[in-house]
Amino acid sequence: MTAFDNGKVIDTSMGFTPEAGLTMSTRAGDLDASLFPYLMKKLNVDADGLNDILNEKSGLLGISGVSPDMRDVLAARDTNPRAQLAVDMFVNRIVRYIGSYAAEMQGLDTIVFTAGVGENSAPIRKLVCAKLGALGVKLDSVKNEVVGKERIISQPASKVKVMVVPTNEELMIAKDAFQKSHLEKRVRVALQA
Ligand SMILES: Nc1ncnc2c1ncn2[C@@H]1O[C@H](COP(=O)(O)OP(=O)(O)O)[C@@H](O)[C@H]1O
Ligand SMILES: CC(=O)OP(=O)(O)O
Ligand SMILES: [Mg+2]
Repeated sequence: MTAFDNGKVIDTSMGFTPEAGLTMSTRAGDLDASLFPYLMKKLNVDADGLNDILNEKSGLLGISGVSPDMRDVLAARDTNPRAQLAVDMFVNRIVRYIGSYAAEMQGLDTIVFTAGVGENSAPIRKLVCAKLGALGVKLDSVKNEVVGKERIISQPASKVKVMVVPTNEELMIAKDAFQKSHLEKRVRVALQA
């Protein structure tokens, strides 16, 4: 999750690696650092083994035991308490980050849902927004049914605007890498020549 103030990034839930912050498909998200030596001893794994568990086998997959895909976890939750727990933990972590960023920025204008789950999962957006009433969030449940299209999904009376904005991470990464590699300049010079 990223906090923006006047178009400038002021905080992000990721850290040294994407393992920090939110619960992901196979990543645990924030953990008590004392868990690392405890797990290494308990599971008899070395640093690489632990890294593999925390990045590849945790998160939605590890908690639910069902799948790393939110669609499968949501479908399983009625009959599988671990799938329900995975959804609850996923939502709880998002709500906690939104709350802390709202405090850090002394207010909140807009919440943007994006990427795989944010763009596509109306049930997750509904569960998150249902916990944000105290911040002045009022979701429009009909508008929330949108999938993968840019749209405002809050009610007009909502103090905080809620939006879905599709992203294209791969294109953004390619553009940034292109710019930073000075290739862009070289291509321009070549075109002028
Ligand atoms: N309709 C949907 N409902 C819920 N989750 C979805 C839906 N479509 C995609 N996803 C989730 O989005 C994930 C992929 O999102 P993405 O942002 O590309 O994730 P990653 O960064 O892990 O590659 C899928 O694994 C799936 O869990
Ligand atoms: C942070 C992130 O989206 O990582 P990945 O695409 O590897 O899951
Ligand atoms: Mg990703």
